[in-house]
Amino acid sequence: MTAEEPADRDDDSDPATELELDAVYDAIDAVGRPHLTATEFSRKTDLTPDEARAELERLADDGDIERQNVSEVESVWYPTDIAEVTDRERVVLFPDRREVVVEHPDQFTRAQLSQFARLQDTNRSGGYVYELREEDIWAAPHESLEDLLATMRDVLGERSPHLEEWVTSQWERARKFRLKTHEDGYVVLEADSDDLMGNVARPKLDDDHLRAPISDSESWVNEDATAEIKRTLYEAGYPVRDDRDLETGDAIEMDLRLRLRDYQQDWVERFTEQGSGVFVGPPGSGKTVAAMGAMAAISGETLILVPSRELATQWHDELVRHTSLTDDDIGEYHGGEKSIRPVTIATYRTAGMDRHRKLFDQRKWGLIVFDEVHHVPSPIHRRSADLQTKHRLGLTATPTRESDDEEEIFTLIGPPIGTDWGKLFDEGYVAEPEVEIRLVPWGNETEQSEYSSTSGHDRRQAAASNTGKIDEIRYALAENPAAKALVFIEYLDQGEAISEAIDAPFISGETPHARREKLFDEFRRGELNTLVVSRVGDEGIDLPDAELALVASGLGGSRRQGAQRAGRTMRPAGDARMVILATRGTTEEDFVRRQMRHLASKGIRVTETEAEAVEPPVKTE
Ligand SMILES: Nc1ncnc2c1ncn2[C@@H]1O[C@H](COP(=O)(O)OP(=O)(O)OP(=O)(O)O)[C@@H](O)[C@H]1O
Repeated sequence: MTAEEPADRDDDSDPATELELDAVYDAIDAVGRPHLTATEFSRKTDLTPDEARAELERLADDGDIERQNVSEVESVWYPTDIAEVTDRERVVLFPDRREVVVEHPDQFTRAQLSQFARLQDTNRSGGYVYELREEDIWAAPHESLEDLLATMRDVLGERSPHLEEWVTSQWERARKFRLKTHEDGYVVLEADSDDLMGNVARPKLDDDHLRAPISDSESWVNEDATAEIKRTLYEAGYPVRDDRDLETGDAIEMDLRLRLRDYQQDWVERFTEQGSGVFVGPPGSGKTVAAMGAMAAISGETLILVPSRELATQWHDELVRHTSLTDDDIGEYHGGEKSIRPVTIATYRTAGMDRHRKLFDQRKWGLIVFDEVHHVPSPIHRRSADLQTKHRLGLTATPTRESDDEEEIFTLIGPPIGTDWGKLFDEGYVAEPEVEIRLVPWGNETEQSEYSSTSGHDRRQAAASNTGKIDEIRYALAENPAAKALVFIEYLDQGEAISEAIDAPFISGETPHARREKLFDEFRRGELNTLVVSRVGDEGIDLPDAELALVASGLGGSRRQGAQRAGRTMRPAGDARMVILATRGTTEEDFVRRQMRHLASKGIRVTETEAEAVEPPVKTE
């Protein structure tokens, strides 16, 4: 050993030279400030102060950290990318509990996680707790197990053989049974093994479902019972693949006038391969256009089911705009108009009525599109059982439901296709909304004491209708003077009060249809900048360019309504923002927070602030 070599230690390195930038980050976390001194660094590590200083200097030479001389005595050091210190992402996996806890996840990580795990909770330090359930693996939108495992390893940053084994078994479980068409035309249920057919399928299904065995692992099934067979086996933990030859209906000529984006093309290919499925993507990500691509690929007569009449008209216009179909090819079937053409758009409500059965029987539909698939009401679910022989395509931005209808969607329509939200955001197809929860004080003491003295619905209404929100709305509008803004409300009195206070028209369920359309048109054209909209006015209406959504009350009873409202501001138009007002210290505050957790699980950034409107700002020109 020569004099220049480091002192002898029991390993072959000097810890000071082995220390990586990570140690600095850890020390900084421990110190609790985004910078540290060499003395602090040495205290948090086992380095001497001199070694600590030398290490910091070396890292500074490499450009990883920077020095600032704040006093004569000691410099402070901070990482070049200071943001990483405050928001450093950490992913911790608990394989036995099948849980992942992520501190400060970035949007991409959240989007990746949402493909195979479900957000269960958030903790106070900004951490997100994800859970992996069987259904999440069954429904993962990946094409192969390898793809799914690759995404998981990418997010988790490590391999867990234990977890991967479980994921593999769940993935395989979802591929144990399939329905197929026999060459003689009848439908067959095929199991992966004799054992599964003998011990799972046959005991659970009766003569109405299974006609006769063909072999130990195959049964001839009653075609009218396929939906029920799928549901029964799903509930038993075996989702069934549906690989039957599906009807394509009478042919239609239809070309697309625009080019599908790569991811849309991929969705369409996966759909035509599977024959059924649900496009899952954030609002504005081009699901409607991709569905038109699927229609062109199937080229069969198509029935499109939508939740509202407005949406039917929008579909009609979009089909004429983006495809070679003309008005003569397209029928609308709902409360206002009843014509059945090669492509027909009907509302769920009308289609669900028994007296409108002809809608299903009059033509040979090859494809049924279920728009906003989470809206499918039960009469349609029942009828969907009859539609099992056709291609089925669902569209949704919000696959998660409060109830077990999630299973119905999976079994009656098909498995989800494509949800890499992070990629869509990154590629700029969907602008990330900033969702902000603003906590608003009471407008006056009378309201507050009214809140305290009531209970149940009245209490909820008192918090929702807090007049303190009116000032906050004025403030938010003045903050964004050029933005096209929608103010959402739940209660008519509140809507009227806000409408008067900010001098903007109010659209409610009582507004005649023609006036609604007129106001929405003016808003679209930019002749009107602000609208107050009640829950009824909100459903299914396309308001493409809203840049600011102010939710004064009424996020509705379910998470998907929260997500849909947020969706209104998520158009590719650009900087979109959603501000949710909640009365501070009330149940509304907790409620809103819980609902926004769902959005957060979808990879959307949600922040919380205190109300700004102490004094409404002076509006400048
Ligand atoms: N391939 C494409 N080329 C050009 N424009 C497109 C394409 N796909 C979608 N768009 C445009 O992007 C916007 C949103 O698309 P689309 O309405 O299909 O989204 P969506 O996901 O169905 O939205 P929502 O969930 O709100 O119904 C529309 O203005 C549409 O014309």
